[in-house]
Amino acid sequence: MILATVTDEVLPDRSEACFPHIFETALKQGVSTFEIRMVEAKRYPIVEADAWTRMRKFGDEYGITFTTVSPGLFKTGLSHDLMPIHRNQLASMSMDLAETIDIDVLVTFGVMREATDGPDSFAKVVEILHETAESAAARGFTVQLENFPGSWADTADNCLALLKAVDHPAFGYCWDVGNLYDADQEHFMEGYQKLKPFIRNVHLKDGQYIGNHMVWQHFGKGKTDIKGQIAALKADNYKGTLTVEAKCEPQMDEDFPTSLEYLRALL
Ligand SMILES: O=C1C[C@@H](O)[C@H](O)[C@@H](O)C1=O
Repeated sequence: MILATVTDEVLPDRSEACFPHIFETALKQGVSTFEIRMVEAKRYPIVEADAWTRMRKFGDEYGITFTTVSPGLFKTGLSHDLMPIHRNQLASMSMDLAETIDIDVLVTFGVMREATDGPDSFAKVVEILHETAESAAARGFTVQLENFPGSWADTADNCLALLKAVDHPAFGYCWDVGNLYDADQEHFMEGYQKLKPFIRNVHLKDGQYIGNHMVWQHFGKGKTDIKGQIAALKADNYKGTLTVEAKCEPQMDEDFPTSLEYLRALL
């Protein structure tokens, strides 16, 4: 497994000075592979040019490998004003910028559900995701569907239905048990058995329901069974990325080292 993290999951700092601290902190924990989400204070790819330059400069200096981009693609609904922009611009802009840094993996969400959705909505979502996979594949990219509560890819069964319906070799799955648990509070194992042939990336975060919302916690403190997830991935000889999302709310400097200490003992 390749230990990885996300640009905004290491430290709460989003200032111009953040990248040296982020990269040093990650390297101290043995992590040099990154997914790009926030670039200082803005989400990829609509970022400040100078922030992008700084991320690249310090990335080179610290020997960081950027493997994946996460633009929040299709974190919008079918009838939303932003949908044509996501469909016609955000996906291609995300790949344009990724190519400049030799990244060929694009994370997408599965389109947010809306009150106006109807019987033909599933087919529309499949069409959008298939079209995205097709245009990505033509450029040498692969696409990873990340599950997210409130989207068409919310529970394990709904993710499976989408992955099977899109049915494209460039379209795989980013398994995020934290988000699955947030959606249905089920133990991961049953869903994992069905989804594992599609898993290309794993997002690791821990937490539990307190009151009526999910509270993100240090690894080992929540109910997503990080220990069991690692054991299952090891048993299946998973060799892909294990992307640490250590951020709690509010995000603190100690979140990343504390969760990494727990995780490293399991690897
Ligand atoms: O926008 C996002 C929301 C998070 O819950 C998710 O895990 C993350 O990967 C993301 O990009």
